[in-house]
Amino acid sequence: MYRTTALIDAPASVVAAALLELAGSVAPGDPLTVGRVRARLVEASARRVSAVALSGPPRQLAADLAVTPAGTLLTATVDGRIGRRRALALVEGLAERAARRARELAQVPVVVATAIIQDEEVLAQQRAFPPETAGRWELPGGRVEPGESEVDAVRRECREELGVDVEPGGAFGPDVVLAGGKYLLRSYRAGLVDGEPKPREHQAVRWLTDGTLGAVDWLPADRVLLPELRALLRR
Ligand SMILES: Nc1nc2c([nH]c(=O)n2[C@H]2C[C@H](O)[C@@H](COP(=O)(O)OP(=O)(O)OP(=O)(O)O)O2)c(=O)[nH]1
Repeated sequence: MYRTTALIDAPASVVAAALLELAGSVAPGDPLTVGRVRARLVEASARRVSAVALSGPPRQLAADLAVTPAGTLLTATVDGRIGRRRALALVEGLAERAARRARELAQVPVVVATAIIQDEEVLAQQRAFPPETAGRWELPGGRVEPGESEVDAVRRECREELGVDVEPGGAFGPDVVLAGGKYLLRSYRAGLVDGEPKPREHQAVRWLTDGTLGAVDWLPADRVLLPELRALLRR
């Protein structure tokens, strides 16, 4: 196994977003290419982003993320049959590019997404506009306004979009780069405190279980979050 480390002054969820963008903004299970090698993304969380080669000898490329007081410690590893020089170039290139992009992304405005969870179900809503995304599903949320905290944006958007009061919990999953780096999607857990969710700006809302989570046509960024959402529902 070959490894390298980098200490990055950005949150782990942002470093994960940078790694996912380098992988081609794909979701777990999707194909990608590393150099000229066809691979598949295995894990996309705020703790680990990893891929396995689909052809040739078994190889795995992973970036583990640890939160330290000085920033996020990224440990990039490549495992399996690969020459030393190529392996080191791969892990060092990955760490360096991820560090550079994460520092840029740490400055980008945030769109919050809210996983309202109740009775092992999560609430999804179907977009009504614009035409390019109408009909596709997302989590409630929206842009954080200047001077507003992210959890306040979660509360405000849930009130505006669904007419409900929620109590935000912690952030979960990787952040996801939107619109080529104009925004960063950051996801929060939340509990329903008051009200019955009704779509005010959307076509429909629907409670999804572990079993039906994959049954709706999610926006591409939200597909990245599905394994982490599934893990929340199983807790
Ligand atoms: N709210 C939300 N937006 C998402 C998700 N996934 C995803 O790609 N997006 C994109 C769609 C939009 O391009 C952008 C934010 O959209 P929005 O329409 O909810 O934001 P907003 O309320 O601040 O927008 P606006 O009404 O002020 O125009 O983020 C998601 O799960 N929730």
